[in-house]
Amino acid sequence: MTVFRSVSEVARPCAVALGNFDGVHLGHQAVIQAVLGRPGVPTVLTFDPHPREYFSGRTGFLLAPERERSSQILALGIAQIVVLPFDERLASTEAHRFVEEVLVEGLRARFVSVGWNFRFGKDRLGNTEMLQSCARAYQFDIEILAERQIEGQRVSSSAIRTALASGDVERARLLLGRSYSLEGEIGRGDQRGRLLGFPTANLQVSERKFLPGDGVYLVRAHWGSQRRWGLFNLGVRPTFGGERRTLEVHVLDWQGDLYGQSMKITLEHYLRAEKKFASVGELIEQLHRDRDQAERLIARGI
Ligand SMILES: Cc1cc2nc3c(=O)[nH]c(=O)nc-3n(C[C@H](O)[C@H](O)[C@H](O)COP(=O)(O)O)c2cc1C
Ligand SMILES: Nc1ncnc2c1ncn2[C@@H]1O[C@H](COP(=O)(O)OP(=O)(O)O)[C@@H](O)[C@H]1O
Repeated sequence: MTVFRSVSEVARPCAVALGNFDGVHLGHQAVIQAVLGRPGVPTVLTFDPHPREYFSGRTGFLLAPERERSSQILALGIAQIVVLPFDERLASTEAHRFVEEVLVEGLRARFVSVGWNFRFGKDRLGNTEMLQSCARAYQFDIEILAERQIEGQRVSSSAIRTALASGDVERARLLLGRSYSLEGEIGRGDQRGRLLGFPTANLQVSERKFLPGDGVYLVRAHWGSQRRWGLFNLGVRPTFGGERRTLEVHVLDWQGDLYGQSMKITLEHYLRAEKKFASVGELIEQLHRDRDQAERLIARGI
């Protein structure tokens, strides 16, 4: 077991990266990797739900819901993750008590890394200066990672959301350090795709997950031991008067049954906006053009 819900069973002492780390983008990766090679078990201390979900009651903005975030963190070489339930008790814990009870007594932190703008504790009164004075008092080392910029823009979860909302998957990839991905089980749709000559697997993603802008994307689809190219349509299917947003993947050059499988797709290129066609025939013609364009992009390495 490497993901814990409390500090009671963790391996100690710890070298701790502390933060929300939504998306585990390049800035987060620097904070997390700062613990590697430090004294103590490499550990990430984080929260779920995201404090913003807790306080706003809103959902649907996470770049990586909990399971996805944990696997991205473990892939960086971290030994254990402590995911504290963010609830009323935690929200009302004073910053200095959080340091004492969680970092010092709970994790026996020998080293702590945080990002330059990290805030924590009741009313978000805990900040990096306060952590620095705690480090002196409790004798742990601390590293505060400076703001990361790429091409003059701050690397941040909100900058990534803005890029994805406009279909700019290249910019999102630059800030994330990997392609944006969506994952879920394949469910049943309206059984219409196969009649169009383009069967589509309907991906059911967490309602907490941030969705990029509607449109058609070139993706890599991963399921079981398969890795294939696909066309991904995200939208309401205006040609059929749809209102509910669906996520559909047509796997290129492949046939088989996907119902019930877990699939992950990574967004590689935005092809076009979703359109309302005057007839099903025109939609089918466009689907053929989409496939041709995808094949050209794949052939030239995108
Ligand atoms: C690559 C691709 C592009 C698509 N583009 C559009 C579009 O522009 N407008 C639209 O109304 N539907 C679009 N669709 C959605 C089709 O209408 C949808 O796949 C079809 O209704 C089948 O739905 P089903 O899987 O629920 O049977 C697209 C589907 C794919 C795979
Ligand atoms: N190349 C393919 N890409 C995606 N799904 C495919 C493909 N070939 C066969 N399938 C199967 O067909 C199903 C989709 O057919 P479709 O008529 O669009 O039905 P539904 O509306 O239930 O998604 C997929 O869930 C999968 O099991």
